[in-house]
Amino acid sequence: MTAQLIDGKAFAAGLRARVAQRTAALRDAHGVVPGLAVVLVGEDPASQVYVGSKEREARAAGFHSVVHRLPAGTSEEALLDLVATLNADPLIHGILVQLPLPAGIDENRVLLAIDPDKDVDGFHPVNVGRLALGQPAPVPCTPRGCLMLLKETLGDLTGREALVIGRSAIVGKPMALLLLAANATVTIAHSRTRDLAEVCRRADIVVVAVGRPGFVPGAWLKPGAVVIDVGINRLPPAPGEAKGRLVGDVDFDSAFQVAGALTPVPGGVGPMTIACLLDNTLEACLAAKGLAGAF
Ligand SMILES: NC(=O)C1=CN([C@@H]2O[C@H](COP(=O)(O)OP(=O)(O)OC[C@H]3O[C@@H](n4cnc5c(N)ncnc54)[C@H](OP(=O)(O)O)[C@@H]3O)[C@@H](O)[C@H]2O)C=CC1
Ligand SMILES: Nc1nc(=O)c2c([nH]1)NC[C@@H]1CN(c3ccc(C(=O)N[C@@H](CCC(=O)O)C(=O)O)cc3)C=[N+]21
Repeated sequence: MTAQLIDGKAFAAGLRARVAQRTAALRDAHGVVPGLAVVLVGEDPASQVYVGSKEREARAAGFHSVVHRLPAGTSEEALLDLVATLNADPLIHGILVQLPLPAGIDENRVLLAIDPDKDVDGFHPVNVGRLALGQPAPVPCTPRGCLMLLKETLGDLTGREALVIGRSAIVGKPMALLLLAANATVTIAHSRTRDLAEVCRRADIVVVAVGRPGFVPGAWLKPGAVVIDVGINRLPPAPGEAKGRLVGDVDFDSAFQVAGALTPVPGGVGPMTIACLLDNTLEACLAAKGLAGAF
């Protein structure tokens, strides 16, 4: 038996279609259009790709979408000024500052400057705190997308042994909090974890966010485990290729033989991240207009 493929691309398309429908209903009833501003500092080629697809999909959902591309040498003050302008802009309901920022810009200071009500990434410390306390908050897009795929695949997660590999503020930590809130029994592994293969063997659910191509082999997995591969790694181009292939943090071929279900890369978590960003932006817009729950 090989693994079921978890089709994040199809699930994300459905989520985007629902956002587009709700957006059209909101516009028709109230003349309100959700506005998303994405800020990209520097020319990181991978970030350019994500920003391009965010803008395209926001427009396709019927949003007002603006991208601010700033040169790599932009000062922290100039970036903070732009954030302040976006905070004050009544047509903008969601602000996303693409990470990582160039060296020399204090990421924490920038995240702290974003109005928590417009923080559609869920990275502002106030929203991180709300998530940790179990209070309503915008949930970081990537872990939120992973949780949706897990619930779609497994239904109720109560009592399941879940392992999150990686403890970053944008993926690993919020992922663990969401799994905990869903009543899973959660382990967080990182670069200092001893005998990761042994820890992995116990898990019914494995979410991998490490940033190393093919890091988790099938041999580490419990047979039947549900595996969510967050990694986005570009391999060096093979001879004759213009650019290298995208691969995840899971060794797909060996994991496919052992796992019960598995997300592919591309076409797994990545599209869910963008769909959740649109949903978070629509929710932020509804909340700003006092219409939460109405659409
Ligand atoms: N699909 C999507 O939408 C998204 C994909 N990504 C991708 O997900 C991956 C992870 O991203 P991100 O969380 O930002 O990465 P970070 O580099 O911030 O974090 C990586 C984590 O992996 C851990 N780690 C590194 N080496 C090992 C090891 N040998 N054994 C166990 N743990 C290890 C680190 O541990 P320690 O803390 O001890 O250093 C750290 O906690 C990347 O490939 C990124 O491109 C990211 C965001 C969105
Ligand atoms: N403030 C901030 N918020 C983020 O959410 C954020 C960020 N910074 N910095 C970078 C990471 C990475 N990220 C991805 C989004 C979509 C895909 C995606 O759509 N991937 C496609 C393939 C895309 C391709 O072909 O290159 C897929 O996996 O199928 C991937 C990665 C969001 N991030």
